[in-house]
Amino acid sequence: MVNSCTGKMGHATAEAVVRAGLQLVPLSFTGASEAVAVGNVGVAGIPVELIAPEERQAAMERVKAQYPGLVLIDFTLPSVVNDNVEFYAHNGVPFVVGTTGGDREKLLADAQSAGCYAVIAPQMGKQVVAFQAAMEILAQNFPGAFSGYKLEVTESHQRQKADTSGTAKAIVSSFGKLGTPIQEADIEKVRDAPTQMDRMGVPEEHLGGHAFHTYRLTSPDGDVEFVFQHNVCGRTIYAEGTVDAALFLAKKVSQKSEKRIFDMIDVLREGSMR
Ligand SMILES: NC(=O)C1=CN([C@@H]2O[C@H](COP(=O)(O)OP(=O)(O)OC[C@H]3O[C@@H](n4cnc5c(N)ncnc54)[C@H](OP(=O)(O)O)[C@@H]3O)[C@@H](O)[C@H]2O)C=CC1
Ligand SMILES: O=C(O)C1=N[C@H](C(=O)O)C[C@H](O)C1
Repeated sequence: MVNSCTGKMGHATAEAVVRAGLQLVPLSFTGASEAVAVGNVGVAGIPVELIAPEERQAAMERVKAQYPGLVLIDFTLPSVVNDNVEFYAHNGVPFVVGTTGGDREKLLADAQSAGCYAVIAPQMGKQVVAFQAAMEILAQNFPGAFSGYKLEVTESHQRQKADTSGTAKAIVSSFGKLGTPIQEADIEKVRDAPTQMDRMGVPEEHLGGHAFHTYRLTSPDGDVEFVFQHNVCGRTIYAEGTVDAALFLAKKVSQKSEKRIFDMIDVLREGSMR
């Protein structure tokens, strides 16, 4: 079940669920505005009923009864992700959260204290997850290797993205261990089209859906520079990775795994990404 199929990521993920030959639950929680305005949304020809927040408990009971192998997927908004996770946890359902932002500590604590199975990660794209893992391995093995260097981070996303990239925040945390700590506020957020096209090289057709990240490390004397970059156009890479996460989680539930909370590095490590 994908919440919310009205959003850009939710819709792309629901399509990937269908492409993978899985059963898409034809219901989707959404924000009040969409549910009032539209009764359903089409996903690969399947009409998916939109459920407003005040209807979601009744709908959840229906879904739990009808779909025993249920895995929920959340791509909503930073402003509602904590409330959604509390709700999933309260209902004891396994869930994948790709939504960024919100209070991450609380989100994790709520999932943990309810004993839920969950995959929670700001980045679902296999190769970007591998890069994220590589930076963390570097940090664990060579702490302080870049001490004294200056770190500059720039991320560009579609204009509507309100929060700072969750991926950039995760990778900045590894850079901190490598000796170049910076704050979230130091991450440059680019959201305007001229800068995105002229400076970042975002193709015009992807202004509405892209994620370009650059991490630049410069030595104190300016003689040495490292630049790491991952530039993604569109949403397929995340949608496919999310399906991998849902399948991984279903397996963990059926195995009655003792470990219940996972991130995408766990999914990648187990060889569960196609
Ligand atoms: N982990 C990853 O790999 C990736 C994560 N993301 C993250 O996913 C999130 C969504 O991004 P995107 O799809 O671009 O955003 P959109 O704005 O396109 O979609 C957000 C959706 O959430 C819906 N919504 C709002 N309130 C609720 C609610 N209470 N319950 C259920 N649904 C609700 C909105 O519906 P309405 O219009 O009615 O308000 C809207 O359809 C962001 O946090 C983004 O950073 C994005 C890409 C990859
Ligand atoms: O909102 C997006 O689009 C994305 N959000 C995630 C993030 O904040 O890191 C992943 C990717 O950057 C796309």
